[in-house]
Amino acid sequence: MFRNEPLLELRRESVRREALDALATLDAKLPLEVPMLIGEAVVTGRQMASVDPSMPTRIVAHAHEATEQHVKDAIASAETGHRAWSRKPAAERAAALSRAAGILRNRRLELAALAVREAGKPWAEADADVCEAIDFLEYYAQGALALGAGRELLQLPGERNAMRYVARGVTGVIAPWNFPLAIAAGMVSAALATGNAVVLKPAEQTPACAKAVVDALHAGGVPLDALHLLPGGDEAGKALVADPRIHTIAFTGSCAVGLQILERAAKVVPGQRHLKRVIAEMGGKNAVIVDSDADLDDVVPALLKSAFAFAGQKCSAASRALVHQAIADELAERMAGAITTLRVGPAADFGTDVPPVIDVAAQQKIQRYIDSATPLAQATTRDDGFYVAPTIFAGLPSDSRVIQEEIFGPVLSLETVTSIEHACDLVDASNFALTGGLFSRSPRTIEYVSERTPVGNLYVNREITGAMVARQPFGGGKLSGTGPKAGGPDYLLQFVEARAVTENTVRHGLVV
Ligand SMILES: NC(=O)c1ccc[n+]([C@@H]2O[C@H](COP(=O)([O-])OP(=O)(O)OC[C@H]3O[C@@H](n4cnc5c(N)ncnc54)[C@H](O)[C@@H]3O)[C@@H](O)[C@H]2O)c1
Ligand SMILES: N[C@@H](CCC=O)C(=O)O
Repeated sequence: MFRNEPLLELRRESVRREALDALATLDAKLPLEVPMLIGEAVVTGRQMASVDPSMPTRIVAHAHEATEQHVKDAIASAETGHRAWSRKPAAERAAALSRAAGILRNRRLELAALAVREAGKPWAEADADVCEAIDFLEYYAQGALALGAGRELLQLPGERNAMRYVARGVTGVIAPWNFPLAIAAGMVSAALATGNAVVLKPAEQTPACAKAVVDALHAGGVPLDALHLLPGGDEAGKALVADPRIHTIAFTGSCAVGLQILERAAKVVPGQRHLKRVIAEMGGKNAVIVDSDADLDDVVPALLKSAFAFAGQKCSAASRALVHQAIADELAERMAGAITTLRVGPAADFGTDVPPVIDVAAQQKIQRYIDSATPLAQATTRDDGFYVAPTIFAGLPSDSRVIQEEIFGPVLSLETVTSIEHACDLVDASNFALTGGLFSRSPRTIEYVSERTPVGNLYVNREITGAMVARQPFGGGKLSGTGPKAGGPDYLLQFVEARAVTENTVRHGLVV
């Protein structure tokens, strides 16, 4: 039976010591070198550096950047690899994924340290990233076994019906930097579990984390020609999407890029004899509705965590609070006080509440949003990394860019609503439908909001981030994505073709 990987108890002194030892061991090896993996390690003259957002002078890795030709080479190798990998029994593929999960488990502090350095994730977030990567590997391994056995169909006398699921073909995986281990591991392992060969293009900010995942899968028994790694940016991403030999594209990232991919992948080019399937998990603009009867002692910490943990760099993060007018002033006052207690600091410090954002481009973009209006309150920030001051706005017009666009930083807007219906109308008006929250003690309100809100993941009386594999299948609708629900029972269906085989079992008038 599937169980989530338990998180580390980071309050214990001994665990902290081990974590810092792992970080020191990693630091002694920096900068790492990340080659392309196309059946073998391939290096080029073109390199990209990933840096520590908490100390940008620290280079974490030099990655060898893929050109269009490398993308072509990797897909050619994957086509060969696909033939053998797709024919392996589901149990053999599942065993390889499970062994890879074991490798990640054995290396979990080392991997968490890498996410601390390369993605600027505080320890608890980095550890959760490793655990989620392990969960995806184990969960999809088990799911692929079940899928390999087919599904129940109606059987009538004289007819035998079977439903089989077969791998689609080479899968291009394009991953973001914010869950550099888990999301890459999730998309890659789902494709592999169902028999597809994979070409992974990780985010340019976190190639070393991606390589750690790929190394574990290779060491677990995934053949080199069934899984390829192509560090690179949008040039490699575009080439991967456009190639006629790609059957499935699993993308997680921004809405703007996801829409481009959906459009490009829809074009059938000469020589292409299949339709590409795009799995796109994109951004959010997530609102927490706070009813007049909500317990503000619960609301304040949950909002702080949902909006400011990992500097708001989660697609699930809260960026709007829609607060009933009866308690709007009181909540604004409490949030304005609470935000000043947040400690902005380096990801590796155990006391850090809000780390830096990923890079200078993100820092500048978020700052432009902050500068566009007058904050209600801000936390103190610092300037020795890519830091942004956690910021709360209140009373902005609901059509303002701060309210409508995904900022992907530590920014929360409080909006006053006259009723729960009004709050739901505002949620409906958003282009996004990823996560949402509700604080209420009224069963009728909980039922009403659950029924009315279009989001993919609604959380009641708790924080709105941290979906767990197998417990909160994750992903949304509208412009937040195609809704495959990562970590849920239906996700693997995206990576297979379904075939129904019907046999007539009547011979000479007799049922055989
Ligand atoms: N819905 C989800 O599950 C989920 C999870 C994590 C992140 N996100 C979203 O991801 C975004 C943050 O991640 P990001 O900054 O890495 O996103 P991004 O869209 O900038 O990049 C994602 C990936 O796409 C690649 N890419 C960029 N341009 C491309 C193109 N034209 N063609 C093909 N590939 C291209 C990038 O190199 C990267 O690997 C946020 O919008 C966040 O909400 C969504
Ligand atoms: N699955 C993660 C969010 C992934 C996007 O960034 C969560 O539920 O917090």
